[in-house]
Amino acid sequence: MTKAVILVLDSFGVGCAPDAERFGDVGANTLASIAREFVKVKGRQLELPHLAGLGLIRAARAASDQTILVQDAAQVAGAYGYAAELSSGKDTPSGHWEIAGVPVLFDWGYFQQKTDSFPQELIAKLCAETGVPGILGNCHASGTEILKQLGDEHVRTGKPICYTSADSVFQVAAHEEHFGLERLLDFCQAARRLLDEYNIGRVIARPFLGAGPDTYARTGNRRDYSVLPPAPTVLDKLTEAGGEVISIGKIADIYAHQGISRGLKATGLEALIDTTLQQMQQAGSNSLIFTNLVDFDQNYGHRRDPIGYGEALEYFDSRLPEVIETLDDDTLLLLTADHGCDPTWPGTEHTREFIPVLCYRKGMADVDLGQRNSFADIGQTLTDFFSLEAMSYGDSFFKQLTT
Ligand SMILES: O=P(O)(O)O[C@H]1O[C@H](CO)[C@@H](O)[C@H]1O
Ligand SMILES: [Mn+2]
Ligand SMILES: [Mn+2]
Repeated sequence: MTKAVILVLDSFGVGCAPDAERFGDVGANTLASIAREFVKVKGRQLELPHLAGLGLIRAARAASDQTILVQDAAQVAGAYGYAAELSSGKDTPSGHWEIAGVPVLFDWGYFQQKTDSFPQELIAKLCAETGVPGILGNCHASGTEILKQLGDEHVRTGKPICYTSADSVFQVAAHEEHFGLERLLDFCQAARRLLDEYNIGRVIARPFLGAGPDTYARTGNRRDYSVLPPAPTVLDKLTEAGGEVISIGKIADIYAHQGISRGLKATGLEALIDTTLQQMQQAGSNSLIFTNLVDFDQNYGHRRDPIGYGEALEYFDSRLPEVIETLDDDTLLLLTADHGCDPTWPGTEHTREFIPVLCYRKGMADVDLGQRNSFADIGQTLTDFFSLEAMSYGDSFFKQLTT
């Protein structure tokens, strides 16, 4: 049974990358910062015994000089390392595509102005095409804060809330009942078509519910409209070779549904892990189960909530034995991330960091994979694992898993 499972802990960085200066992120370290805040606020250390057992703490200590206040495991079983990013941006699609062997070496378009962020011409075309009476926002914003500021006006006027960030994104928040979910998705698809010429990576629909600023909350009906990856990814290669790629969470959206055989949605860490376990039991040979755990990033990293992030990590760690027990003898488990999002860093953006690369197969001894120069090493390793044609980027560490 040749099966692989990838769990992307969205935004779980382990120390600033060699090129962090370019992003103003020197000193960022998602894991170390969470662990430090945990001791400060809760008076005890962050406990991640099962992740440590796969080599997380060893990888993180090698990736950064910062102290990581988490107990290491006495013994490690698995291959562990950390990887730098080749892609020009620190966004989610770049990170995911690079994991799948396709780094983004060109520059995305960005809306750099903090206010009046979108060109008038674009707004005019979007309003004309969709029939909305105008837009609100038109600025850089945190997606939860802007609901408090503009949610009421949106409900009153029917104007969608459009905002962006340091990422190549155009985000649209609208009330599921007052504006309508389908209408929001149609609006985002119109925006997607118009934004291709601006080279914007993603349009994100951010539906919300609630009766006022204190109760407005985003729902699980988020949708991401991504451009196509710039080249075929390892997902395309696997499906073309007759294999199956099962997406759980936002993976399918991130790859613009390219190379995906089946897509399953679930909301929240618990449901995403439950769905992953079910699929691990059902999937046949030559399949890849690929899950994105978005809560780390969306609910804690961007919200600058280190305690919430740490508690979510502890919850994930407590479910890890189930994941390991569900592995067949030949199944390869990979745990990694797509960028950092240090919840103690100024602002609300991602941080340019090394990602952890943890790889486990039943019966494995400990293997130090060291520093990897690209996330694409994961994709290249998968081409070896599934006997596919090699990708153009990445050094496979497959041999180190089998010795
Ligand atoms: O503040 P929210 O809406 O969560 O937005 C965040 O989510 C986007 C996608 O990761 C990022 O570009 C960042 O702006
Ligand atoms: Mn991400
Ligand atoms: Mn994010």
